[in-house]
Amino acid sequence: MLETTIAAIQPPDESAMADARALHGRLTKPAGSLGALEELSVRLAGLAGACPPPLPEPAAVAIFAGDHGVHAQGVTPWPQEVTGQMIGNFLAGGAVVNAFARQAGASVTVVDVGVATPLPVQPVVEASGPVVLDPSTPRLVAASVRRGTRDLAVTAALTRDEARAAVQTGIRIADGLIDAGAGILLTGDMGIGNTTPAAALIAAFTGADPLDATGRGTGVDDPTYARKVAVVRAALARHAPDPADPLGVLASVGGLEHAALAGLILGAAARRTPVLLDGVIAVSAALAAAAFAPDAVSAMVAGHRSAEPGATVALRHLGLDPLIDLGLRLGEGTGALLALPVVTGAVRVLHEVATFDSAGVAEK
Ligand SMILES: O=C(O)c1ccc[n+]([C@@H]2O[C@H](COP(=O)([O-])O)[C@@H](O)[C@H]2O)c1
Ligand SMILES: Cc1cc2nc[nH]c2cc1C
Repeated sequence: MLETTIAAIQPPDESAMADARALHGRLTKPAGSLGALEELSVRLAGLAGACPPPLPEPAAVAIFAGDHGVHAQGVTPWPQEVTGQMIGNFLAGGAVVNAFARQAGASVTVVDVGVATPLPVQPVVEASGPVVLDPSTPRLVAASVRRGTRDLAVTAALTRDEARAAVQTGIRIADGLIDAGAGILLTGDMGIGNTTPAAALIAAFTGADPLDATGRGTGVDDPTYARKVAVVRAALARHAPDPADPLGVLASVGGLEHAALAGLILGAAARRTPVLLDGVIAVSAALAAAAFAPDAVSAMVAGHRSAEPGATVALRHLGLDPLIDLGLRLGEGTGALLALPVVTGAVRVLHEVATFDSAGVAEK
C-alpha cells in the first residue's frame, strides 16, 4: 500500500500552472500585487491539474497522537499522561485547535497511533470505518501501533514494520477524509516529547547539526535543552540513519505520529489534494514524505513558521515558504488552521475576480 501510494504521486501539471499564471495577468489588479498568494495559487493549479483549482473546502484536521520512550531521558518537563489527557480535551472541544477549527469550519479527527497511557475516552471509530466530516463533533480513531515508542537514546524507536504500519494508517486516514469530501487536509499532532524525534528526523534528513535542528519544545530550561541536544546527537551517532531510507529513519529516530503524518502527506499527494502543514512535527514528517516521493512536495503548503528552529531548517530543505510567522509553538494543527483562510483566498481570487476585459477596466 505504501508502494502503490508512492507510485501514484505525480509531478505538477505544467499546463494548469501556465494557465493560472496567465489568468493572474488578466485579473483586475497590478501584476504580482498578491505577492506569495499568486505563486501559491499557481502551485495549487499544478497540483489539481486544473485552473482554477477547486476551492480548498471542506477542511479536515487530522491530529495524530503518540508517546515517546525518549521521555525517560528527561527531554521535556511535561508528564507523559498529558498526551492522553489532551485527547480527552480535543474530543470535548476544549483545546486551542477546537477553537480555531470552529472558526475555520474544519472537522477534527484525532487518531491514536500510539498513546502510552489509557485514554480518558472510548475510541469511537475504527481506522477502516466510515468517515463523516462534521465540524461540530471531533472524532477519535483507534489505530494504535504500540503504546509509545521505545527510547531512541537506547535502541530503535520502532521496528520497520511498526513504522510502516503507522505510515499506512496516515495514508488510510487521508483516503478516508478525501473520500468523505475533504478539499484540503491539515496536519495536527499531540505527543509529549515529540519535538525530540522531530529534531532527530530533521538532522537526519537535512544533515543539519543537532544544535541547529533542536529547539525548546514546550519551553524547556537550559539544562533540559542541553540534554535534549545531547540525546539527539547521540541518537544520530548510534543509529546512523540513512536519509535515502525514510522508513529506516522513521523507525530508528522517529515517532508514531511523525510516521503517520508522513503517510497523511503521501496519501494527500497521491490524491492531488493539498495538505497544509502545521509546525515542527509536521515539517519533520514532510521531510520523510519527500524522501519517499520527491513530488509529494507539490501537495505541501507550509502553514506557518514554528518558533522551533528545526522547522526553519526543514522548510528551507523542502523549498517551502511559510504563509504566516507568529512565533507559535503549540502544535495540534493550530498554525495550519490560522493559515487556512490565506490558502482559500489565494484560490478564490482565481474563481471570482473579474478580468480587465470583463470589468471594462483599462490596462496600463
Ligand atoms: O508545532 C510545533 O512547532 C510545536 C513546537 C513545540 C511543541 N509542540 C507541542 O508540544 C509537545 C511536544 O513538546 P515537548 O517539549 O514535550 O517535546 C507536542 O504535543 C507538540 O504538539 C509543538
Ligand atoms: C498542555 C499542552 C497542550 C498541547 N498541545 C499540543 N502540545 C501540547 C503540550 C501541552 C503540555
